[in-house]
Amino acid sequence: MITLDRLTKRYGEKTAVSDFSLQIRPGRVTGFLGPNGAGKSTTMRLITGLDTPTGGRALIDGTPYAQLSHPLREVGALLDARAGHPGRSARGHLLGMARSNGIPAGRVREVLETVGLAEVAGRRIGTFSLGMGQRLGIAAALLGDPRVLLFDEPVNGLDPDGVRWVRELIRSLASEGRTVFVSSHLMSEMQDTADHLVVIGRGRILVDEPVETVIAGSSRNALRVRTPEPALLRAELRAAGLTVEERPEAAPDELIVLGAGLEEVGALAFRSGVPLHELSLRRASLEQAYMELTAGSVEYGVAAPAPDGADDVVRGKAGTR
Ligand SMILES: Nc1ncnc2c1ncn2[C@@H]1O[C@H](COP(=O)(O)OP(=O)(O)OP(=O)(O)O)[C@@H](O)[C@H]1O
Repeated sequence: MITLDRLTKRYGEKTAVSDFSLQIRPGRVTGFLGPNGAGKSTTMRLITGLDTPTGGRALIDGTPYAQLSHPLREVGALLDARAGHPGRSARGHLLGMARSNGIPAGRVREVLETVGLAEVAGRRIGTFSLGMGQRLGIAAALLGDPRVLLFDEPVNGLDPDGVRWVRELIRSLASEGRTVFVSSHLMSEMQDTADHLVVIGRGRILVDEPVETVIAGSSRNALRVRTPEPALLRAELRAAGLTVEERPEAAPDELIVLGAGLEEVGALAFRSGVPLHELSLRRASLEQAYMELTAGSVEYGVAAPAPDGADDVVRGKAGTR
């Protein structure tokens, strides 16, 4: 478990992390999301003792990183894939780390095999591609068989096979009961990988909830209804106070209803004597939910349309939050 207790980091006037209190629990993948400059890397550096907090503390299973006697056996972290000396071999790099933490040398071969680098173990790190460097960083994180793992943008530079491999690895580490904390800007990847999400913006925690709850809170969750009597049903839905979205691309027999449950619309159609040809849920994507959550927190951005029509609805109006 990772515990953040009023964790704060200021760089001069800039507050990168403001009073973070949360627990990142074992046995699940916790995704860490936020716009550029939100404070994700700073938080991970504070957890792994690479930076000192201005206030508060970060604890690994109750102990600050700096007080761990063999840190690599307690916490594995992929923070910067280019961390190794370019003149060293992959094997040499990992052997050095193993020695300094009392990890048997045989473990180096094991992790190189796990990440698919066994055949290039003798090659200099400086010749590695971005994806190979990423795999080496993951090998380093796994080296001490730690209970707590942090991955900052782990799929950066990986091909689709590599992305899938990382997703499966991360999920299996969590299913073994480890604490797994992962940052990424790839929303679809997070939706497939994470169980729980922490979303931050401008150094503040915006959300600390299960992925399902975050998606359920999006105003983009909608119902698709098809009926031979669209005008009659539209009038009945509006009379009941529900929002029926006007979409130019909608089929003539199709209605999109926001902020209502399947049962509610089904019952209303039944009472009104309107036949239905379809009544289905159109779930929002994590990307849509995320865009709504962080709309006011983007620091380094340009005005851009939100994905898939997320800008054609009054934000939050029909949401459940
Ligand atoms: N060493 C530093 N000195 C001064 N300011 C810093 C330092 N490190 C980070 N910051 C500032 O703190 C804020 C948070 O940065 P951080 O790198 O943690 O964000 P991030 O969420 O990881 O961003 P990204 O998604 O772009 O990686 C930014 O405004 C950044 O400029």
